[in-house]
Amino acid sequence: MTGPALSLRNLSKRFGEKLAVDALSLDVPAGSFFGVVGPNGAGKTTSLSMATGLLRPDTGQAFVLGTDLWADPLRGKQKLGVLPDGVRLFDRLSGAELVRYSGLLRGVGEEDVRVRTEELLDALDLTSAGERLVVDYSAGMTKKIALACALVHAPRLLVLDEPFEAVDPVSGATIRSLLTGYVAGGGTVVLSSHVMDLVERLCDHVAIIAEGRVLAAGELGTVRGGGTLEERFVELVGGGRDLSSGLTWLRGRP
Ligand SMILES: Nc1ncnc2c1ncn2[C@@H]1O[C@H](COP(=O)(O)OP(=O)(O)OP(=O)(O)O)[C@@H](O)[C@H]1O
Repeated sequence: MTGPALSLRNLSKRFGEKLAVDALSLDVPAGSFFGVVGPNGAGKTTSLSMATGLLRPDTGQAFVLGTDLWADPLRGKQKLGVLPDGVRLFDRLSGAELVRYSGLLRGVGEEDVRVRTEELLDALDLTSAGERLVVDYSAGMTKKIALACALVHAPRLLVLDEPFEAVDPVSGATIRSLLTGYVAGGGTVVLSSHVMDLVERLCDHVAIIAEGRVLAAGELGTVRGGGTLEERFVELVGGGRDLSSGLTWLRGRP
């Protein structure tokens, strides 16, 4: 595989008056750890949803390891592991059942699914919760079981929408090490996050997105320039607002 692992071409999506994604193009090199950052409402989730077959674009194409995803969704999705935003799972299954069915649905054989499910639950510290229904999981546990479902068929491309949100620090470290090992083995990870520090530590490539467009993308060092990612982000997207003279009612009576 020499081309990009994920290639987005002129993706657009409109919700009523709101142009959420505006002719967005992006190439994610194979074998990279790629971070997508941007302010709230920038269009990250909408773009990643269109890139993974969850939301049909108004225009444009998404190529997953060379397959035009919307032209051949079955083939494209087989190569992909996805952790969607606000995960909706079949939560009346137990955690172990959910991972097992995800594997079987993606064509993994019975015995491999059994072993992988056991190993994933163990790695993500969910073994003792494996027989409990997912509906009873905490937010962080739900995120972890969804990640296990995204991994069980050993895809070569992982697209993860805010994988560290709601996850405790120990589990966060486990997920980081799992993903780093996955990339070291030749896999490609695309993740969105609001935590600049985390993106800087983990990712070797980054895209800064705002108002549905890519403002900067490429190798982390190049996008950052001489400063930190946060400085570059603020420079491109605009700084926070000065509220020193507003919201006076919040500060109590003189
Ligand atoms: N289903 C929808 N219906 C209407 N508007 C939507 C829908 N989904 C997203 N939007 C709008 O599209 C824009 C982009 O939203 P999106 O969720 O992609 O942003 P985001 O970058 O992921 O934001 P955040 O960082 O807050 O998660 C926002 O203005 C949002 O209100």
